[in-house]
Amino acid sequence: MPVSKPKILFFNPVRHATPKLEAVSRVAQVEVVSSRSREEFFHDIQDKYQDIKAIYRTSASGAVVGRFDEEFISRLPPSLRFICHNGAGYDQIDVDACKARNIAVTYAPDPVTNATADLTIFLLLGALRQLNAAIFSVRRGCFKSGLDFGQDPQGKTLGILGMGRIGRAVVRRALPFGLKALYFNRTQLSDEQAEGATYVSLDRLLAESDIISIHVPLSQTTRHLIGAKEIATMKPGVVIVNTARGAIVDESAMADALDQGQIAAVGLDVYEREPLIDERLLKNERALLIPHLGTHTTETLAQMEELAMENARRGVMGEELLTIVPEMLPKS
Ligand SMILES: O=CC(=O)O
Repeated sequence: MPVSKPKILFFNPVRHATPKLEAVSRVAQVEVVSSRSREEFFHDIQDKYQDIKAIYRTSASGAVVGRFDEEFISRLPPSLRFICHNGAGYDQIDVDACKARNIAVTYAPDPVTNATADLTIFLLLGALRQLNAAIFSVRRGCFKSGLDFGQDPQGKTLGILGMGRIGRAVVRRALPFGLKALYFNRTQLSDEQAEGATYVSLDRLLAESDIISIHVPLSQTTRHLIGAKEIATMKPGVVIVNTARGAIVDESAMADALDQGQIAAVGLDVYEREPLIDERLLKNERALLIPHLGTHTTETLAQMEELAMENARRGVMGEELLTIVPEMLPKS
């Protein structure tokens, strides 16, 4: 009897790395989730998906089934051994619940770095130059009449909150614009890794930065790391850029401070309750807002898809996983 191929369940279709999908399909049985709700998925998992070995998911998977929380993980079949996330931020997955069920979780950190850092610089310069108001003005037929003046980056202090791959890539891009960089991170980095940025306490970073750019992952510890109290300690006229996760900042407190002028401008790619955005941010022309586009390029998405699929392929073939999430790595 022919041995059946191991099953990989795709929560989202692969749109870019199709040659890789074809290669994976040769060694695994590949199926895309058709359930349209969490309840329907819980039903389908007992029936048509009952023997899946790996899940491939993206940040869009939550739109149908919600978070991969403890309840969700507990409903997955015993055959399930791998959850392969296509993205750097895996806050939608309860890693502890996966650990308890002996399910390995992988993520895709490296492919997202350049695209996210590029977009951070776009938002940083755009917010400094008040480009949102300018874009609206030109379309309203007012050209530049009545527009506020922007600010130059030269000589300003950029505070990087979180110096992982993306934070460091932002520093590399920011220094040629004449910005001075400070950073706060759980641990101080070597000079080489710090890329020319100076390590400071969180309090100092908040008090001394003209621009604050957020690059920490979302976790219990970082949720609302920046709230009204922290904003009050920032320089009046500070600019905030966020391409990490919306919930790291208390969005309502940020909207208040923007309306009151304590914050001069924000450049945001991420929001606390995506796709919802605080009304006050939507109305404020000093808010340069884009819809979670950090990695939204053909090349980057293809690389993310490839890495997530390669992890799934390796998992089901019994090979070593490439990028297991740090919490699951053996402690050194
Ligand atoms: O938001 C994008 C990612 O986490 O990769």
